[in-house]
Amino acid sequence: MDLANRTIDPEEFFRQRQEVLNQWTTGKDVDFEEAVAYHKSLPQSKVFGHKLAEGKAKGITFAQPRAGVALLNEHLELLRFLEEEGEADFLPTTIDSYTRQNRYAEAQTGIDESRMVGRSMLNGFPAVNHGVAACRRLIEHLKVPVQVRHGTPDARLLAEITLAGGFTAYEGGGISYNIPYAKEVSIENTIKYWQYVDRLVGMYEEKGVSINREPFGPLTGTLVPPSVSHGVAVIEGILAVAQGVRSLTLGYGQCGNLLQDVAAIRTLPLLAAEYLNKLGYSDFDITTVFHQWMGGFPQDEAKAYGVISWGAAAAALGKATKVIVKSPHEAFGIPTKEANAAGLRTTKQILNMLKDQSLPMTEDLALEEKMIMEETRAILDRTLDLGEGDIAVGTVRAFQAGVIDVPFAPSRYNAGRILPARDSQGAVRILDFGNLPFHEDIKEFHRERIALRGRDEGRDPSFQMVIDDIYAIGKGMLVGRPK
Ligand SMILES: CCC[C@H]1O[C@@H](n2cnc3c(N)ncnc32)[C@H](O)[C@@H]1O
Repeated sequence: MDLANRTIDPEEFFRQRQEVLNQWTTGKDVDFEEAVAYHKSLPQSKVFGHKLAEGKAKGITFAQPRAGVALLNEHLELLRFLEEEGEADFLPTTIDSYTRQNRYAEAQTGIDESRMVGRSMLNGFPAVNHGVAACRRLIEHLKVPVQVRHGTPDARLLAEITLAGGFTAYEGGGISYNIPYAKEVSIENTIKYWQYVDRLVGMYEEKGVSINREPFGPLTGTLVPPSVSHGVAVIEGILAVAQGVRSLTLGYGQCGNLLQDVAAIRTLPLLAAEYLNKLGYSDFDITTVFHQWMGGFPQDEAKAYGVISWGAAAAALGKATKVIVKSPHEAFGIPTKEANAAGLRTTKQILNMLKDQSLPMTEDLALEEKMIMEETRAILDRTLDLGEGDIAVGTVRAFQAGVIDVPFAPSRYNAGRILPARDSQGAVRILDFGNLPFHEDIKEFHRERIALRGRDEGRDPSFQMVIDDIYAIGKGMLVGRPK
């Protein structure tokens, strides 16, 4: 395995770069030095990492939607609406599925069809096809910083074009945009693709240009135990900082039990700093992002606003730097701009009402934090052992061994042996541990709480609980109680 967690050799990087920039015609418009100068012409107010650092210092939780449509003018109109009517603190550009699969010819067809029929025929903005100048038009006509949000295993060309185009933040990672998004792409390959992306960001940073990087925290977004998503987030953070990334936002997808979610948001930056320092890194700034519930949503819009509000409340009480906002159309698909803006305003109302409040440290909260710290350390330590100290090699081997195992992931590189289920308070526990490297007393903690739920419900813990939990929120509950 010629994989290693070390800065990519410049010769290798530039060899790859020639290949990457030739993957689509718009690659020829990328000129790194010119792009650096363009970034330096942007006001600080448009620099994502700068605003995040300010928010972290003030203890503010910012709100950011997802949004993307096929054509440039309509996408700009959408983002301006979310900025004005939605009061978005940060803006996205959600990229379409063809681009995510490097299928630029089909993205082009989608653009042509959208022009013909007068509405978006793509589920996002095809930034590679639109190119550098089009990206810059977006950045120049928006007030707040803009981030590229997608789900791309090989995101090298998309990074080259959007970063040259003035975007100052880029989501994703070699694990988090593989395991939940691909079936057949090896983890070794996607870690290498994302080492390229992070090296490119490192090159911008070395020129004094801040580009924020945000691994995709929620993974499959369905009952992912905090220690599993934290393990992946910390690993991607280490891989990014190793290539020169400095502005790092680590994420977590809401599970639904308040104490567990607050504990998750509070422990994530601590674990990241602990392992980054342990591995000898010091030049980084960590912020956090909390994703409102990523699983099935109620169709009823009033209930959907309830789920959105609960996610906003957990983000505020956990003091996350940023919360990613859902809309009341979540159960149906891509929201209208009005619904997207409404989800934002609901979130902002909760954030404003809770910004001067905090959750007291209680025994239960401390226990949740302790469990997440111990479990995540167990995963990370075993991963480092498997890699004989190299976190990249260790990650590939950890997935092979099921030491890192993400529930409900499509990737054939994921063992898929663990089974999560909620306990009676709705916290996500583990029913089947697969090969997670947890010692007995951690396993006992999970078994006990699931057994208590079984007693409350008069049924033995089983896979049925998992199924009931997957549908619960869509049916207006949190815990999937039997009929
Ligand atoms: C992590 C991806 C799933 C979430 O991402 C939203 N999503 C996807 N594509 C778009 C888009 N083009 N505009 C607004 N939201 C979008 C989905 O609704 C879901 O919540």
